Amino acid sequence: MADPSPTETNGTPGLAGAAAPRAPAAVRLRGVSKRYANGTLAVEGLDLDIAAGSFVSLLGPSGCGKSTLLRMVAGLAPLSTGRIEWPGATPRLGFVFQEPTLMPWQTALDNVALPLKLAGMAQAERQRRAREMLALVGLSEAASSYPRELSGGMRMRVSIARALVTQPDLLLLDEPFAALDEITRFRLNNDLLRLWEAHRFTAVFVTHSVFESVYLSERVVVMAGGPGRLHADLPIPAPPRRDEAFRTSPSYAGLCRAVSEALAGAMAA
Ligand SMILES: Nc1ncnc2c1ncn2[C@@H]1O[C@H](COP(=O)(O)OP(=O)(O)OP(=O)(O)O)[C@@H](O)[C@H]1O
Repeated sequence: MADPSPTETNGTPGLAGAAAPRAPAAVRLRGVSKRYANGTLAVEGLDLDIAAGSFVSLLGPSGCGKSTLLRMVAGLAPLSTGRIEWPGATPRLGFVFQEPTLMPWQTALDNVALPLKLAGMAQAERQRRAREMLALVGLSEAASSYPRELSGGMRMRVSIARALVTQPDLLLLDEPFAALDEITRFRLNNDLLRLWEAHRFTAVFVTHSVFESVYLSERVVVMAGGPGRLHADLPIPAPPRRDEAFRTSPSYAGLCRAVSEALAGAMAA
């Protein structure tokens, strides 16, 4: 059985760095805390390095601050204390929400092209790029369909294409597949992995699912709540190509067991 050699941090500042990745960090969080206006302390004193080009999952019980953390990295929520550093050039960010949040009155093509339109790109070029992205997510045929004409999985594909059309260096995904059936979810997991292999953006993926986190990631960061903090940092040694053979392998089962145990620890913490 593969041994992921988890680094239990138990929320102790400093120990989180023990599993720090060797590649240069795309983003570095230092002493990050978030207290909402109503007094809720959602995240406290969090240190985390995310290696450039890596695929990292944030896993933890409901309410432990995963979305808050992701929104702070995206600049959508201000920090209360601490800092977020970008050691390289400031990256282009892409964000995929749990809901596809498409414009209902626009076609799939126009939804994907929207960020380019907002950036002031000429129509012919933005449509060309949007078509290319739709092809990458397997939706060429649906370019002129409206969101209401698409299935939940197709809508999520459009949403991913829209996030990738600006060629982000850092893709933040907040439980993007939580509302989908398992077959669609597995398919989109594979689509996302193929896109990541092709483009090597840094991916930070928030999920509740141990199985999904192990399937997708090179590293699973387990958070505990009350207030949100790091609990464990687990490398996921897996074959370079993750596919159905990996999903049904004993090593996958072993890794899932180790991550489940860390999650149970986080819930008890
Ligand atoms: N805008 C807000 N105002 C006040 N409190 C908030 C706000 N957003 C989140 N919280 C609180 O902050 C804590 C962390 O919430 P957050 O959504 O980040 O957790 P989460 O781990 O992503 O949860 P889930 O997995 O259920 O989506 C929770 O206690 C939540 O109630």
